[in-house]
Amino acid sequence: MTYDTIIVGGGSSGCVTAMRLVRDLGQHVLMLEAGPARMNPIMHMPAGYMKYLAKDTYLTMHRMERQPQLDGRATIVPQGRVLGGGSSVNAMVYMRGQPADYDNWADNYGAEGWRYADILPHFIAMEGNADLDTPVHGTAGPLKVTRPLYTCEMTRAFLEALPSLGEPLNPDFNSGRQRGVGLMQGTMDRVTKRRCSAVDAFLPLVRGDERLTITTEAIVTRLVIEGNRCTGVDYVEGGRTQRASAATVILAAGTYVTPKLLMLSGIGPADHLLRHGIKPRVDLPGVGENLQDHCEVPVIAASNGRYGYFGQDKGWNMIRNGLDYLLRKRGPVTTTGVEACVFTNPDDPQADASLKIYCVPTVYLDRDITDVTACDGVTFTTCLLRPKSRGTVRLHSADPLEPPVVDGGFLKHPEDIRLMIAGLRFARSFLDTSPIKEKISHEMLPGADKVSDADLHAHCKRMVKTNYHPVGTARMGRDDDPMAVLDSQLRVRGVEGLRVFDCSVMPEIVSANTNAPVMAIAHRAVEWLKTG
Ligand SMILES: Cc1cc2nc3c(=O)[nH]c(=O)nc-3n(C[C@H](O)[C@H](O)[C@H](O)COP(=O)(O)OP(=O)(O)OC[C@H]3O[C@@H](n4cnc5c(N)ncnc54)[C@H](O)[C@@H]3O)c2cc1C
Repeated sequence: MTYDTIIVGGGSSGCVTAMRLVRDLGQHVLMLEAGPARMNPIMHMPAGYMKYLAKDTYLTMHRMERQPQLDGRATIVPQGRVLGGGSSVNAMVYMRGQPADYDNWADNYGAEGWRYADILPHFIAMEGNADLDTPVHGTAGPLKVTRPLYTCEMTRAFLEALPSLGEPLNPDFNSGRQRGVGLMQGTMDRVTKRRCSAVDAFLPLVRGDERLTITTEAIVTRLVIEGNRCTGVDYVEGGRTQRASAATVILAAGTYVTPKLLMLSGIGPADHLLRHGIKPRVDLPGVGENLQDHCEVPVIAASNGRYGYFGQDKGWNMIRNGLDYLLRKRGPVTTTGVEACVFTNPDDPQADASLKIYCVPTVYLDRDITDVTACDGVTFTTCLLRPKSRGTVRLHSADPLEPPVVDGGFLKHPEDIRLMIAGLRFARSFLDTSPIKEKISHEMLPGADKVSDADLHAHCKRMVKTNYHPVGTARMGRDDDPMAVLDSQLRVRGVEGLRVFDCSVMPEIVSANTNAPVMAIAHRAVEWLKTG
């Protein structure tokens, strides 16, 4: 069968795109997703994803190159691999970013149609906010958003402490002004107390519609290109290679896989393709370049009592909390465990934020850090909002089933190191501020004796990790920009009938967690398919 559109990847951007194409444009759509359709019921519980962050059940762990600037360390690189993609496995933070993020795309990359004023209506149209009913919020949309359904004592201490350090309370980080401290909104259903992934939000709107075919556990291996037109894809399902055809193919496989599929299909830097024996069809040097991510580094302290979530998922605590959730829909299982943050700028108290510091009320580290003993405590993790470092995604080989090679590039740029160290110093000052101070037993990391720039830089190299927001590897840009892979309407240059709608389209990373922005991008980009 020939479809109007094939969507490669059923993640955050894929699900919203599928819904819009079928419901609003009346198209016949095939969405191919590598992961399974169903998740363990625990993943629908707000706290459930934490259990699965340490496993590979619903994650693809990509391959990171050893990073010379991190003394050879290779940090971990996860991506959601299940229907809903990142939106099914993530921490559910609902954040849009700063208006300047989007205006920058238009002003500095010629991305017409991507100003904040252009994308704001799409955030609003998707949003079903249970708490905030202001002109910049939607209350009737399918994507359920709510403030945290539970807060622990450490979170409340954080909210009380930060104003005395000059950070005002901000009741709505999505109002257009991020500065200050506050609770983060989340993509959760306030009534059912369940995760609201892109699957939960958008697919019910087209449930039972015969025009939408979703095939899961189907791995797309390459694009079919005839002349200068993309006419379909090859994919492997149940060990068999199959071909599907369509007038348009939309790549929504995420920042690591979308450039891989382009390169496997002969679209990318010609010299790199030739090295892997792939005949270049379109020499697009920007494919796989410009990788950006919000990297983060923690300050960790042990507490003198139980104010957070350490041990709440074990033994009797787990049984009590589980029953509280199942029987009364309340308690710690209704939280993601990350309830509050501060957006700050250590260089200018009046300027837009350059850092986000999360309050994680437990000892929180990536799975590659194994020499720190978890205990009751708190992690203040400092995250660069607009890193200057760049990385790449490259082919490991011409075998489509091999993962790509990711060079994350974290902290390559000296300015990123300077800003991260300034953020660590600010985060450390929280430990001396009431009422956090009274709850702290001692600083664990970097350690109270680690005070010089050199000490803190060494700590960064050992601890820096992803905040899980990779973007930029097939970015849009103006016609005369040789590194632009896409035009402003997200069409791949030099190939007819091929578009990209996922996080890889962003020219620069937004100052926000990327789930809501990428869904708004896809929601907005469908508009251009109306006109062809
Ligand atoms: C652990 C984690 C926590 C996060 N926390 C947050 C958060 O709290 N808030 C927030 O806003 N953002 C968060 N993010 C980031 C956010 O979820 C992602 O930016 C977003 O989901 C990316 O959407 P996407 O459509 O670009 O790609 P994805 O959602 O990754 O979708 C791509 C899909 O394509 C599929 N796929 C890949 N290769 C193929 C192939 N060859 N063939 C077919 N299908 C394929 C994948 O399985 C996946 O389902 C988190 C991400 C992770 C991984």
